[in-house]
Amino acid sequence: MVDRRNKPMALATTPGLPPQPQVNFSHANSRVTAVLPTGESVVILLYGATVISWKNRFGMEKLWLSDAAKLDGSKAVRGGIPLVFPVFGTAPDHAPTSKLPQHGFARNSRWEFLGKSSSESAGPSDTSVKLDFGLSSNTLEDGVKSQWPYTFSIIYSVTLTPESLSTSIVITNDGAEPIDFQVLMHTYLRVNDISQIQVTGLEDSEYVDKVDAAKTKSQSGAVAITGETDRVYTPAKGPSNAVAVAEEGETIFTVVRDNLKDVVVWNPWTEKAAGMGDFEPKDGFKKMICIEAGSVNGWVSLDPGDAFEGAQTISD
Ligand SMILES: O=P(O)(O)OC[C@H]1O[C@@H](O)[C@H](O)[C@@H](O)[C@@H]1O
Repeated sequence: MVDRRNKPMALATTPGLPPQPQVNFSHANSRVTAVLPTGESVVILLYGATVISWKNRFGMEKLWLSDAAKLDGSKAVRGGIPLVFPVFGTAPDHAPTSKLPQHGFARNSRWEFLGKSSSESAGPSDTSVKLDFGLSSNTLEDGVKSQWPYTFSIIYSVTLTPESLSTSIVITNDGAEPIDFQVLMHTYLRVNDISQIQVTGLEDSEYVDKVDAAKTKSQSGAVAITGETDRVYTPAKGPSNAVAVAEEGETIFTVVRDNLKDVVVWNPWTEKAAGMGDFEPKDGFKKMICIEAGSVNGWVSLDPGDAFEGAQTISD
């Protein structure tokens, strides 16, 4: 059954009582946590600036996080929203990124927390919070700098509203030579039963099928997951700019992209999940689907002084 308790309601206010509390916020133990007055919450690890939890006001988790995910900075987090930058997968033939590990270094680097800002337009019932994180060539570990010696700065913002979670990135080339990169928000969405999932919004796209010799194929109709799935929809196109995930016919997530042309759809299924030491429980693939917004086919080339901006907004 789809849990239908996921739609926001107006915050109850009682005349005569003190004003509703503001955003409840903590920055400790290498993580940042924010809870809205309406009850929605988000948790971000400084390691990778990885969003590891997004809950609705009833405490229902919206993201999938492996029970064996490493949250101590020893390995990229298996679940939540790891950030892929500056390479998607590996690119042995692309000299500037050829030395980097799978999915680059952003998800393995410690980010700086830059601060928070909250806003409300119609009172506490629509308070939102934006949390900003920074990574730059100045703060990168030396080992990484030697693998990717560019001068850059990134601001990554996580915005929680009662209705949505947005992640947005601004990448600036602060150096004197062009920078080529790929970027991806590797979002693990939590579902109840993968066999009941349909993904729409990709109907007009071609995709690279990574589990079938990287053949280019055309999508027809909705995407259903019936086995290992690893597809790069590029450019991702559909009737609207939204990718919708429906379970038993009811939309449970909508992902809207801004300046992120590609969408990766990934589910490891039985064997791949069995082979990942940090994927638990092993049948957890039935409870997740990755819908990853990014720019990963080809390279974004950023001239000195230029900045790239991209974002996704996930609504439930
Ligand atoms: O195991 P990792 O490095 O987190 O990658 C997980 C998956 O990430 C997806 O984005 C890729 O398309 C897959 O090919 C890959 O297996």
